Amino acid sequence: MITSDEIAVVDANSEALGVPRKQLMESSGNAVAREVRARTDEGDGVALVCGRGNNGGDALVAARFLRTRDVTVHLLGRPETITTDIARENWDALEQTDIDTRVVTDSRDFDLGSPALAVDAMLGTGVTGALREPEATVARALNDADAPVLAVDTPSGVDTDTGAAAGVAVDAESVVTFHDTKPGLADLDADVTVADIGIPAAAETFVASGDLLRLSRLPDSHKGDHGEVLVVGGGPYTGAPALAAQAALRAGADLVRVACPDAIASDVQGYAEDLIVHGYDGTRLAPAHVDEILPRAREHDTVVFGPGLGDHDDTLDAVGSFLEQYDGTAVVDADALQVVPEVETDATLVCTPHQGELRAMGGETADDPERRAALVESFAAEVGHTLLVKGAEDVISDGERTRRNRTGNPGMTVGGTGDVLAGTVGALACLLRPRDAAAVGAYANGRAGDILHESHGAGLTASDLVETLPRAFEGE
Ligand SMILES: NC(=O)C1=CN([C@@H]2O[C@H](COP(=O)(O)OP(=O)(O)OC[C@H]3O[C@@H](n4cnc5c(N)ncnc54)[C@H](O)[C@@H]3O)[C@@H](O)[C@H]2O)[C@@H](O)CC1
Ligand SMILES: [K+]
Repeated sequence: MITSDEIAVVDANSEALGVPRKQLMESSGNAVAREVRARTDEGDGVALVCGRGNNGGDALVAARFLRTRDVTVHLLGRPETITTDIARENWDALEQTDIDTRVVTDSRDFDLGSPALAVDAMLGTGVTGALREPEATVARALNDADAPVLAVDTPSGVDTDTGAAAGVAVDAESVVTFHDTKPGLADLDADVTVADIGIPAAAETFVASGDLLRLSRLPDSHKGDHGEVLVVGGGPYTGAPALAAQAALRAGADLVRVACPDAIASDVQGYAEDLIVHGYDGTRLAPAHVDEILPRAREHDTVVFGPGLGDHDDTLDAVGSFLEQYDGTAVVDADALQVVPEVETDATLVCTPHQGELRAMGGETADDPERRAALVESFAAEVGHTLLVKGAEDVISDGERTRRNRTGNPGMTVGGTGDVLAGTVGALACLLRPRDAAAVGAYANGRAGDILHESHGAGLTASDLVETLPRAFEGE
């Protein structure tokens, strides 16, 4: 099961791995042709009704694999209005063949003829809103025709995420969809075939530049939509909360506040004037502070809990008491992590342990990457929270989906990088669901480290990482 947002990520990661979209389209088209041959006999008439996007492109490819059928291609719109280069290139290739192609600019010109099979390749995952013209009229013509309809990826007009149609939709007898079934196809009374199109498993397993699309595909947000983060940290250490806070700002949060002991408040403020620091009395977090911190936490989208808190018994009691009462989203890092498995909480947590902290939480690790991923997935399911287990290869899992991140390098074992990661994930968790915030955070953090490795070698510092984060979000 894959949603249209995930498809965009997987497509882009496939491209980044060296299997470009045009190659995927060739595989899709080949799969369409295979399903057409299975439903027709030699010499049968087949009408390929093509839209101007990649859905149409799939059928433009299929036409080249149907030499034993009597193929007619109907392009809905002038060739120069084809919206993607790979579809356009396939149209141009088709024009060099002897395949019968027709350009339909006005729906009244559309004549399906009497094919043995009609292929609906007007619209796929790119549909927005109710079908416009000429697609709407052609959809009705397909529905009225005697010929059975095979839909490419989804019946045109049907939203692959919901199965709903904003207006008229093609009523296809069968659907050939690609790579994985789609949520919206389950309830259609069509028979659905899932065709493998050669997307490498790595495109889903490994977090890569395609995952950055998760940020750019968010509904366009204006100021104040990028989230407000509260960092609850500091005590024995002062740099950690400041690093986490600055990372959250660099990762796109609009406002970041720090709640820390009075004793270090001016130090933390000293790290960066654009942090808003609230001191509570004393030198470390204690249960008495929880009633003061809870309301402040609830005013923020995400809390980053843990950087530099230390592991004094009072502090760990305070962490437990906070988590028992907090029901928002929190990134939990460092010493606070050990409390998580013991506490009943309604909070949505992203835990960011390194391997040692994972073991201290009760999890297991392994050297073999596949085994390690499986162990993290089962532990995430057991604790009921998203885990980002840091390592040479990070493992991210919410107990359902598990990803691995390969960015980063040994230069990043320098102190403070964990605080930077926690702050980064905190900012992203304002916008993305926990497992995606953790995946994109791990990717961007490691990519910042890789960018710095080129310039600084092993001499990078956590502060360099914070400064480099914006570049890491720009992708390859
Ligand atoms: N990873 C995958 O799933 C792959 C997907 N491929 C194909 O790519 C398709 C998605 O292609 P695109 O993103 O180009 O989108 P589509 O081809 O689904 O539709 C985009 C076109 O339809 C037009 N359009 C959108 N809404 C409309 C409406 N309501 N009425 C009339 N026209 C409308 C747009 O202006 C654009 O021209 C998939 O459905 C699939 O068939 C394959 O090519 C290869 C890989
Ligand atoms: K379609």
